[in-house]
Amino acid sequence: MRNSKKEQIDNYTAKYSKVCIENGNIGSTLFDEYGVKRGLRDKNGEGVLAGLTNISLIKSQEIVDGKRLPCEGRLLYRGYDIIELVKGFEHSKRYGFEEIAYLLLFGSLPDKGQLDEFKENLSLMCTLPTNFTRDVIMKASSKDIMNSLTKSVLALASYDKQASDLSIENVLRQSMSLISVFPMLSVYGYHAYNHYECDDSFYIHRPDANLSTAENILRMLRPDKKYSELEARVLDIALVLHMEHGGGNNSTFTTRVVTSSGSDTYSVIAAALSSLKGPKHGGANIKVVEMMANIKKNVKDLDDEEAVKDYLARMLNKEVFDKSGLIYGMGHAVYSISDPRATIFKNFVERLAADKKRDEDFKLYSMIERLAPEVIGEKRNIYKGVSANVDFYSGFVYSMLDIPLELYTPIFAMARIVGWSAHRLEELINVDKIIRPAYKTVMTERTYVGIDKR
Ligand SMILES: CC(=O)SCCNC(=O)CCNC(=O)[C@H](O)C(C)(C)COP(=O)(O)OP(=O)(O)OC[C@H]1O[C@@H](n2cnc3c(N)ncnc32)[C@H](O)[C@@H]1OP(=O)(O)O
Ligand SMILES: O=C([O-])CC(=O)C(=O)O
Repeated sequence: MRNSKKEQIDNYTAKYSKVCIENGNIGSTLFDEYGVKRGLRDKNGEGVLAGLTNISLIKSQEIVDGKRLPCEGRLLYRGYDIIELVKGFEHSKRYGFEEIAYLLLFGSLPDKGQLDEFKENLSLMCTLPTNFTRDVIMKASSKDIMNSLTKSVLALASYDKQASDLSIENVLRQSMSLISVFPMLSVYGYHAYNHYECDDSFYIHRPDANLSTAENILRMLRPDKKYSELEARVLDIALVLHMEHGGGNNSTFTTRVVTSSGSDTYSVIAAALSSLKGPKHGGANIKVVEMMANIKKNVKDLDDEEAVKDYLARMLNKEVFDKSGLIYGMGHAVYSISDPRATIFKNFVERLAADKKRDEDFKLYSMIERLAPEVIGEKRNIYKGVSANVDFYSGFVYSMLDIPLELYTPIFAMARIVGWSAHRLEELINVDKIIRPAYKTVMTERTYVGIDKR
């Protein structure tokens, strides 16, 4: 675009953004007056009840002596505590992603035969249409791999003759197929970006049907296809921890909402991806790592707790870093005292950091984890407590696995697609009603005025 054109458009949008804000503003007292729960949540984190689910349970409060009190967070998949599930496959040195995907999709833990059959079918589906990599993934490559992934998912619909068939059998086939190809779509999307935008070599490694999802991600990513067992196991646990989080989280609720309109699997999952990439949701894992780099660059003495605290306070005042006023990786819509996934992660992170000689970084993460809730507590209205969430340590883990920043949120998506699929199936099986909440109208009616009289 010529400079003068760009300037004209910039001036117009600068001027009219002020008009949007002025005319779009709804007095903040009205929300309380009409009892509108912002974010569809009470101040204690309890959500407005929007549905029923049998897929997972998130616990952040308990009743003690008749009083509802915040408690350590718990997460159960299909009735099993996430801590027990991780221990179960970790102790017997199995990869967990496929087993837990079976649990979430079908509602019970698989026996060995069922697991093998499930894995075999996922492998059969781990293939892209002819020339898809060339015709879709490599075209208009972008640093934003979430957008690239969304584009690929929507494009896959044109190769599926039954794209809009909503039978459970067909939706299950589409869901398993997307679970299977998400790593390929994301990693190849990254390679295309790395080649065309960063001038690096381009290579495509095919997944190996005998390997787990975590191993295949690393195999496809690395030029020499090599990875250590520790690396693959840590990534596998990260995937399991990100797979599912109830019906109300932003991307799963999006899945439910779009499913309820009768839309097809590809469109529903594209919408869920668009939600997940937001920095207040799954996109936080990229932001955490950028934020930590920013702190390291700008705080001279990282052993000086007061200086770190002061910088965090400036972040909350929108003076530094991305000026959003957020400390990323902290806080959660539901959890208060702790997010169990952050706690599990921390144990692995400490070991991995020692192994990768990143103890100094680990020290800084631990310090921020301790200081940030204090600083947020001083500057914001805290009703239920703020603590580190799942994404506080995940980006740090991926950086220690030499996974490029651009793939952090797509890795979240490779895991959460399982939860979205389970919720889409649950919505289709149980609810045949379009989701349509109400918005209280606060406008006043006006008399139309012709253009020459305005
Ligand atoms: C996988 C996931 O999606 S996990 C979440 C990942 N997101 C992040 O890490 C981004 C940073 N965190 C946040 O933005 C928020 O904590 C959210 C969006 C996750 C939850 O926000 P809320 O539901 O508003 O949480 P909560 O009700 O506990 O917040 C209480 C107050 O603390 C503020 N707060 C909460 N977390 C943060 C934070 N990390 N940084 C700054 N302020 C925060 C809220 O804005 C709110 O302030 P206000 O009422 O004065 O406006
Ligand atoms: O539940 C939420 O609001 C956010 C989410 O998806 C998660 O924590 O995994």
